[in-house]
Amino acid sequence: MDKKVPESQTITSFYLIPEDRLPLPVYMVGQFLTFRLTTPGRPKPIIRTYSLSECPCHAEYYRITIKKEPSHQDSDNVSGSNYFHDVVEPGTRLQVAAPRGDFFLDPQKESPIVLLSGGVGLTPMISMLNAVADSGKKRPTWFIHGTRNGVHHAMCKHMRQVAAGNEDIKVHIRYSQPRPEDIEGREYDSVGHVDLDLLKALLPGTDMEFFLCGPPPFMNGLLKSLWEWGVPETRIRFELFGPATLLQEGTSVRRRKKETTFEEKAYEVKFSASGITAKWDPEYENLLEFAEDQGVFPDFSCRSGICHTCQYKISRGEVDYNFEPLDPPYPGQALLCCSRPRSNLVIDV
Ligand SMILES: NC(=O)C1=CN([C@@H]2O[C@H](COP(=O)(O)OP(=O)(O)OC[C@H]3O[C@@H](n4cnc5c(N)ncnc54)[C@H](OP(=O)(O)O)[C@@H]3O)[C@@H](O)[C@H]2O)C=CC1
Repeated sequence: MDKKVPESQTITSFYLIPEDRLPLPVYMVGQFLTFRLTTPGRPKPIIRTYSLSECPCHAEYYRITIKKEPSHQDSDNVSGSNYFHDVVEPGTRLQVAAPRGDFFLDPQKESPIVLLSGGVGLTPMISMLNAVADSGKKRPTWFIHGTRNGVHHAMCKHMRQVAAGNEDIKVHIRYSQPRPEDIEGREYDSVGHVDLDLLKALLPGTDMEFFLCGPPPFMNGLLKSLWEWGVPETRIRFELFGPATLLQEGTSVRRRKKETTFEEKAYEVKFSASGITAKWDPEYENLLEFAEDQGVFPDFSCRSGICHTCQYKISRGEVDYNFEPLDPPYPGQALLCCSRPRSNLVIDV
């Protein structure tokens, strides 16, 4: 780690440079890094993912931006954030895998986009905002950010500067609980939650691509609103990072495969512990999404082949992987979030 830069009272950016000084792998804006953290007092390393918060125009470093969470000794969910804030200092060596993730945008396109972020969910959105600004394209862009107040608001000046320097980029900041010292028109533009009424007031219509990242209530509220407003699922992209809280019914935007790349049969998939058997439908992206639609709810977290939360025993049959998991599963087990059947299957879930 090269340097630490506070972005608000609760959020800090960490700049990472490669120890060997060789060029860093390039990334798509919106992708994340995966860290293997060895924390004091824990026998096993913990795996954490953080979105890259800068655009790839700065090829010499990676930047991630993390909120310091309240300390709960018994919760794995917060130890990664506390580790970065309390233990990581300039010079600390970190183990990190190359950028990955399928939440990204192409900054070379010119079609209109809306970047919606809540709280620390701003990290991939800032990366996207910077890339659009850096591209020199005249791309209609709305960056709409909801946060509590000036205590939590990271990169306020930066957001304003980007908007001031590009007439095609509009920035709107909404505070849910402004303090007396937060000035409307300077730190924030309106009060409340980012909601459908705000989107209708700011946007010329729905004919644009929407990118979302925020805490679960923010995501649930806005995914439902966009759906009610008639935005097609194909134009909504969202990132769910951290230990996933299941999105509410009716807000889940499934990423279906349009075409299969290899011949797949209607294999029979038996979820043995649930007593449910169903014919595999090759339209599904992976076994996790298929299971959920059959009423089987395996544990999951990252949904990206990283955390191994959705690793289950395969009693019979074989799977293929859509992409290589970060670490292979144990023999006889499979990661449901990134695999598909290669034969009839019996899964112990
Ligand atoms: N995509 C993901 O999976 C993400 C997960 N997270 C997780 O969520 C946790 C909280 O993130 P944090 O940055 O602290 O967020 P905050 O709790 O500070 O919330 C951010 C903003 O969203 C507002 N908000 C709350 N409910 C809604 C809603 N229904 N619709 C619109 N806006 C709403 C909050 O308002 P109010 O003041 O009323 O609470 C606040 O202004 C993090 O600890 C992180 O683990 C965070 C970002 C992304």
